[in-house]
Amino acid sequence: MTTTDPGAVRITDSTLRDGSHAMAHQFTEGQVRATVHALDAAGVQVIEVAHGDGLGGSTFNYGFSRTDEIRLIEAAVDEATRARIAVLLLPGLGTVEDLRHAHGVGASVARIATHCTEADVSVQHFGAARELGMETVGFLMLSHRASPSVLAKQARIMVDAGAQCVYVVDSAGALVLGDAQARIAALVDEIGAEAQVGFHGHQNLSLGVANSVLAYQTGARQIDGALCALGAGAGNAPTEVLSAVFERLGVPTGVDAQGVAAAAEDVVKPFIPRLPWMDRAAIVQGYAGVYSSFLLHAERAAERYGVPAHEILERVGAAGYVGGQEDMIIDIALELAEARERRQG
Ligand SMILES: CC[C@H](O)CC(=O)C(=O)O
Ligand SMILES: [Mn+2]
Repeated sequence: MTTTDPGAVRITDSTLRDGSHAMAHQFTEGQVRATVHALDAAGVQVIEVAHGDGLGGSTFNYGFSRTDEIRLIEAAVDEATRARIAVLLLPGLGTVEDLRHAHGVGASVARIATHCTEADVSVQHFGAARELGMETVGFLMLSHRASPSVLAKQARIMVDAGAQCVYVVDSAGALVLGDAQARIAALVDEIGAEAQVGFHGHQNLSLGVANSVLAYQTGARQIDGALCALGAGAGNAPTEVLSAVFERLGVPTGVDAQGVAAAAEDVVKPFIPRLPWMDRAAIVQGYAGVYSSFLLHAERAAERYGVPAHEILERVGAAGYVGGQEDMIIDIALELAEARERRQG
């Protein structure tokens, strides 16, 4: 694949970042090295590595990392021969200093993520990333919560600040086919002359791959996946499935689909404690538009207070919580537990 091919799609693999949610942020250096080695050998061009909530995410609220993310990024850079290592940063959680630190150990793609209506908080981070000479990608999270035209205006803010690609991020796996397509179309229309458009799908309603294909057909040229779907909620669009599907469609990706399938089966599957799946709680996330990364938080609260995780997530959806409000999941679980006690007298 040549990068100048206008029909080519670039797959970014997020196993080692979005997958961090599903692993409760417990990645080891060995797992990171083995995964990067396999993805790099298969020709995946960009591999994202960080705490699930991005640089600086290792905290009480989001969950502590087993291994310092800078060490993991450094290991990934060391292991990659061709692939570029990307990091995610949520302004307010991660700082420009964190970005400099990641760049210092070799990360070369900065993905700056904001809530879908708050792109303005990313402006200085794009500026800093460009000054560092990093490739820049904007992430509009919970994209189902903004109309296509609102989302396009937010993408414009990111591009004006220095983003070279802006993603429609279906954080809740809530976009159903045409919903994803309309948002991609609006972004292509608004920023397509200056920047690329990307799509990041989750599997809560089992549409991550279908939405990714539609996104490509509507003009997106960067698509995210994760090996074995390892990601928050029911996981991400599986990189191995995306690779196979794009190959069947004759869309150049530059990756060896068999190599990616082997990376999933032989490297990642053996270390995953629990494969992401569309269970009741995850389906509720897609249906009610709940941040996928809330799944494990809701499950822990469910276990602790004896209330069903899917009921907690329904309430979270109704309340419209966004990333950063993880601690409020506990309040909801407590309310449900108290209501149950009142009912039982
Ligand atoms: C907390 C960051 C989040 O996991 C980013 C992402 O992958 C998404 O919103 O889907
Ligand atoms: Mn995600």
